[in-house]
Amino acid sequence: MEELSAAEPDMVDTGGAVLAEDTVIATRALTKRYRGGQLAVDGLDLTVPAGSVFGFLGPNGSGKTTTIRMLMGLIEPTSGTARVLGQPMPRATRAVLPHVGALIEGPALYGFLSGRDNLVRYDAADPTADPRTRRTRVAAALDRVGLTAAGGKKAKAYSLGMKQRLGLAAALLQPRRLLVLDEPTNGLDPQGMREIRSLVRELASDGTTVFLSSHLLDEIEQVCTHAAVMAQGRLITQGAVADLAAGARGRLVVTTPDPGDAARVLKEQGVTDLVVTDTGVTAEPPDRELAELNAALVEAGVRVRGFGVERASLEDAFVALTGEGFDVAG
Ligand SMILES: Nc1ncnc2c1ncn2[C@@H]1O[C@H](COP(=O)(O)OP(=O)(O)OP(=O)(O)O)[C@@H](O)[C@H]1O
Repeated sequence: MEELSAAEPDMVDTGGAVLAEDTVIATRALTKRYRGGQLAVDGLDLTVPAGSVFGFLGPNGSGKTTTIRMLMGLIEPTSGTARVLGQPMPRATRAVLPHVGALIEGPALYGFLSGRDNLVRYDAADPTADPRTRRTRVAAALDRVGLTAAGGKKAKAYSLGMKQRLGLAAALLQPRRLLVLDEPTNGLDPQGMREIRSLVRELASDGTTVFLSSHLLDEIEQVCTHAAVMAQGRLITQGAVADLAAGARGRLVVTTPDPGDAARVLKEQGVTDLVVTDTGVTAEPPDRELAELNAALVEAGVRVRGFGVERASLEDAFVALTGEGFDVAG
């Protein structure tokens, strides 16, 4: 970390902006335009608090991987700045990366080597790793990701989930202040997803900041304390997951065996954004007494089995902010 100035004991100077010491990633107007002209990341201001499990959420192509590559010093931004662990990237890449465990685009593994020997190779490639304690480190990393029993198996015999866990073990050979995981559950079956998610929670519980990208809203809601939402290279919103969801209004949900009639009555009552489902109707909650609406439905002969406003989800927040559905295809 940089020297702290005496005047601002909790702050480091970020060149214009003042950055709290407990911010692990901070970008200012970070922008990447690829050579072909594609504007992949557009003026991104990202703030990742220390100790958070930070979800970087966006549909495919929204600029997540490009941002991560800039944060890791793998590519140069076109303009703007990125600081990781208080240091400018890519300038301080060599000083910063030893404190960062990264799993980007799947781990590179030797299929013919055992999981354990793959980790030995990773560890041996780290000039700061003491060879005398290598076996202990590798065993601890395998243990951490639940691969001790499978450690002697060839990596090519591993399931995709096991390969991801082995990649995480490689990222955990050294103590890290930050873990960066690009779509860590991509391609995994539900069981594999559950394993990786619970592992992420566990890793975060000892205070490591985890920055993970995902195109899955429910994943972010299940795992993350904070999130940033990207669309088409731009930041839509960021903050604590609970606050983001609270910022969006929930949905009016009417459960009824007469959804068509219910929709008609609600429309007559001025309710908007009606969606007819198998079990009833959902809509934008109107700014008026809900009991009156319920009464209007009952008076019209609609058999109302349930009536209320459901808590907003992160998905509602996304839809409210972008005016678009969240496309999870791909
Ligand atoms: N090397 C490259 N050269 C030119 N354009 C690129 C390059 N890499 C990505 N892009 C484009 O930049 C945009 C953002 O891509 P990026 O991979 O950062 O998005 P993403 O949110 O990570 O999506 P995905 O989950 O599909 O990787 C896309 O339109 C993509 O086609």
